[in-house]
Amino acid sequence: MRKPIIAGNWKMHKTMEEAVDFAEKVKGLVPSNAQVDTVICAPFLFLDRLVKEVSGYNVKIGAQTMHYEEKGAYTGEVSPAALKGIAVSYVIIGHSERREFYNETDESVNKKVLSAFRNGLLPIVCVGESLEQWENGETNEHVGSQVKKALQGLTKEQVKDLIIAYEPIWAIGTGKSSTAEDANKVCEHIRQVIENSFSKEAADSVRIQYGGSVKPENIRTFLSQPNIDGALVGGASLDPDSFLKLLEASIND
Ligand SMILES: O=C(CO)COP(=O)(O)O
Repeated sequence: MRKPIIAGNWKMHKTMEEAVDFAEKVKGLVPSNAQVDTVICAPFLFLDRLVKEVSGYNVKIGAQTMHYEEKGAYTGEVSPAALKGIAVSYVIIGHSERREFYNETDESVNKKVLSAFRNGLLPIVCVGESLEQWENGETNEHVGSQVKKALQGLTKEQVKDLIIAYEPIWAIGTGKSSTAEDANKVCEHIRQVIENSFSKEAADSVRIQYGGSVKPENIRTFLSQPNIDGALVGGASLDPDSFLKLLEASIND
């Protein structure tokens, strides 16, 4: 049985004050760690403060990207060592917005995934197809290729631990989510790709989230699917009440 994992991706939202206010409101009300893994992926600036704020509660903090080198002359970047140094637990890698606006490629995604493990961070690896690919029936081929390339060079044990987020690009921030059945089929395909590339055990253990217009009202339909183990949530993770509702729904599955 895979434990559900609900992660909020705040993207470029909130000020420090708003971030701390959110953490204060939410931390004491999240379900137990035996029931669900809870993650908040916030802008870099808030991470140190948030880690301290939620210490001792069932909330882990994640970054939204990172560089793959441990250090170096990369102006404006943040290293995995710096994230680990402030006790960040997770890092989103290869979000479609990073791929679209910041030239993230399958190659850089792979370097970052390997680097996350070298540095003791758990990657949430994002994959997903465009509307055009979806309409042309190319989803499985595209997503399968992204998964294979992202995970190249990992051990079976590492694959068991990581998180994959399947986010159809056309469903992100549009209010138009994939149907749970369609999303489940793609997640099943992802598991098959992992079984072929690694092992059946890795495919059975890896947790796959769905992302794209997930809301408290629809999250149960996704989580009730056999191959979907959680959600990566943008807009609906910003409000404390809404985030708590997502968590509650995940344990009532
Ligand atoms: O991109 C997403 C999470 O990473 C999804 O965003 P929305 O939940 O706002 O559609």
